[in-house]
Amino acid sequence: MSLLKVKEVDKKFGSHYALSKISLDIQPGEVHALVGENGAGKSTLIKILTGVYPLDGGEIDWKGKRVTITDPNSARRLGINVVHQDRHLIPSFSGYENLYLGLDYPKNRVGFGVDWKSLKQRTEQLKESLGIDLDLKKTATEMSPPERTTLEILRAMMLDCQLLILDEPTASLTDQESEMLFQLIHKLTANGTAILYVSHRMDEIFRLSDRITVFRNGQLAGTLQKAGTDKEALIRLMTNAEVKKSTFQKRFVDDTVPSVLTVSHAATMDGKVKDVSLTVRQGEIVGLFGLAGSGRTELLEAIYGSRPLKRGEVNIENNRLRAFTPRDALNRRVVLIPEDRRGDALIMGMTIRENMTLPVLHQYSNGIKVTESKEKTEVKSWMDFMKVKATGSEQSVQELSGGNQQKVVFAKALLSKPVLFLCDEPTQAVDVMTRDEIHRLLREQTNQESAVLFVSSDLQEVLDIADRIYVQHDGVTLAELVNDGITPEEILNICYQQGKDSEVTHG
Ligand SMILES: Nc1ncnc2c1ncn2[C@@H]1O[C@H](COP(=O)(O)OP(=O)(O)OP(=O)(O)O)[C@@H](O)[C@H]1O
Repeated sequence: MSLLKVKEVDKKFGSHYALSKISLDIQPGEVHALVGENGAGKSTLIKILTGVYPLDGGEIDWKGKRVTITDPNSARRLGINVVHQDRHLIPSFSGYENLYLGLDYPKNRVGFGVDWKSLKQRTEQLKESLGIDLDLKKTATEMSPPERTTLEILRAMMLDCQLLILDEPTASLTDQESEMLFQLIHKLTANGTAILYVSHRMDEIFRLSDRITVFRNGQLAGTLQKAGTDKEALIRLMTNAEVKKSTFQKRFVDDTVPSVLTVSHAATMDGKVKDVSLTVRQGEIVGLFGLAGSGRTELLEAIYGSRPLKRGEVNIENNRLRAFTPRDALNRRVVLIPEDRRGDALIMGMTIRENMTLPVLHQYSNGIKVTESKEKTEVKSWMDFMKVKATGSEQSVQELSGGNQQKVVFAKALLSKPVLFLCDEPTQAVDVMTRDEIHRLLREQTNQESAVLFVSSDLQEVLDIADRIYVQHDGVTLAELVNDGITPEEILNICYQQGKDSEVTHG
């Protein structure tokens, strides 16, 4: 018997069908992948299954019985839980405290107060049955990204979860960190838990799943056995179009080409960046790779002026920047595409147009008022160019799917005609087609004499698009490599030297 059957489900926002006549079934113990372009309706289905949205048509059966999932608690009571890419943990709470949040605490013998002993026992049993080795005394902040994901999964399993929905679970994990998660998924499915795995990462989908359901524009394009399909066929089904071969050209410039960015022996006040030196020249895409905790994001923030420097120098187009702020960075046409776009790059209550033109509003103003027609035309052309799926430029960004929000962040950056793009995981949560498009756009930017410094936890992505790569570990530059035939293993070996040799080596 199927664990879950979704039958002809509809969901409407206004007159727009986010889901139309969607049907799928999930079996106990299977990994069922859900894929589709940005805006295809994946998150909407997750929200229906977890009781966030009511459905507008269709039915849901759970273990053969019709159910109505009215709110998140009723989903949890059935045994349906979700782990989202933006983690829902309280940073200063210990693993135990986070684990027990929202649980029905067992009462102690006196009848009031919590029976901590039995709670701990239950935790230990669960950890043992899933082979999880995690120190729950550490706070969420002290845990590494995969440890935090593990903690969330453990929390879901405390509630006797039978369908675990993982929404882009590896989005900010490196390949090695993702391995830990994959092992855990195997243990869960071996114990009979079903996984609905939502991801844009094709390699993972093919590695983990038994079956794959494809959504296209809110409709079911098909459910396939993994064994009978391949990546190209899947993308064809997602887009209804032929797959275009990526034609990405590397560019190797010499040191006579003017530098756009030079960082010398930079260290931040908070010690996250300890000693970083690097150069990015006109026309280059430079990759920055390091394992979690290597200070990649922090370095980009220091260059952008949002994280104070204690030592060292940052030069943009040969101008030394002292005590600068993000406003100074913007004036020098340096843009940052931050990792946390919801928190840092977009104002959720504003429209797409307002978000995109906010930093450059003066361009559309004659000093007295904003020329709306010029503003709207330009916004529309960027939205078309980036293929933002929305009802129009006046739609609020909070109503867009995650990947479409990322496209708005990109368009916003491009509008300010940057000389230096600082990109922190810019393709996180975007579909494979948009990912190629973003790579192409970055290359195009460098043709206009700008430069790109690119951080991604996906090492293959760094190798695909960077002309040169810096490897960073624990806030220190370990190596500078020309990306001409280097292998992932070589880069990982450098990372695992763990700073034993902090000399900069030239490859
Ligand atoms: N609250 C809302 N109000 C209006 N429209 C919405 C709302 N939530 C989602 N939508 C629309 O429903 C459609 C499906 O969005 P959904 O977030 O489910 O896509 P997705 O497949 O998860 O995309 P992504 O891969 O980018 O996360 C999109 O067109 C989106 O704009």
